[in-house]
Amino acid sequence: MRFAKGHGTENDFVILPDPEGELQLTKETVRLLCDRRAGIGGDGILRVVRTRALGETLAPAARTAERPEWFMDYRNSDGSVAEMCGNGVRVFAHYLRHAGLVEGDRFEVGTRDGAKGVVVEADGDITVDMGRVEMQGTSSAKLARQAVHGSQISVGNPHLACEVQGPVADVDLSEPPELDAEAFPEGANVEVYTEVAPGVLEMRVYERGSGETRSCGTGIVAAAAAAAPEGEESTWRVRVLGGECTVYLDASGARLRGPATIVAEGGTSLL
Ligand SMILES: N[C@@H](CCC[C@H](N)C(=O)O)C(=O)O
Repeated sequence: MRFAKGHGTENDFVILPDPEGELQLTKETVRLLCDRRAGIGGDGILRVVRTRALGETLAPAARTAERPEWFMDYRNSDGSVAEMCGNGVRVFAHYLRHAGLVEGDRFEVGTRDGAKGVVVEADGDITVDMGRVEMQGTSSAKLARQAVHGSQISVGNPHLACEVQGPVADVDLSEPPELDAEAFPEGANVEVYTEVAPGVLEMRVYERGSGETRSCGTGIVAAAAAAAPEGEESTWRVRVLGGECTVYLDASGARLRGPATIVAEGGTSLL
């Protein structure tokens, strides 16, 4: 089975080209592929499948009238399914062009959270129209050594974005956050951020289904939305362990701009 490996600000993915939807991807297989010692290694999997090959197995939200040709079937490294992955869409879009599966620098990618428009910028960065960001009030969580409070936000997938005092490097993210199960029945990704200059955030993230990662695109959008004054257009640079992305917020939602890289291609006997 052929695969590629890519990352967006070091949020890394195993990419599996499966145009006709023939692959039976079990939780165990996903875990093995993402294992950094016994497998290829990654924070998640991006299965590249033709939308028409998925038929009615798609979540209703992904069954848009105008279906994009390609669907990003995203899985976390623990084998769970997530609605959206912001860095994943950029890497997926880059892969489609790299593999000659799309032409042009504007197209759409299907996700469980619906179709996402992408633009390939002149410098190779990719901008994703992330759509609506839903502010859902506030909630709290317990990290290994501290209680945090923040904004409950949906970017297609669930987030708790918490502003912290002091450097984010000091926050202990070694254990899964304890969340309010009523607020987050499906779990959540937890971001800690601090504004280090006007319009500039530093952020770390503990991802649902993957643990601490070096970047999370939907988390970057959630942190920017939490930091932004409500109802105003704003632009945010968000620094994460693996690099930096830019978020543009306006009344229609959020756009996320950042890099995407393919680092390897090969064959695996794990499938
Ligand atoms: N890394 C992703 C988010 C992946 C899904 C997330 N772990 C979840 O379960 O919701 C991103 O770049 O957005």
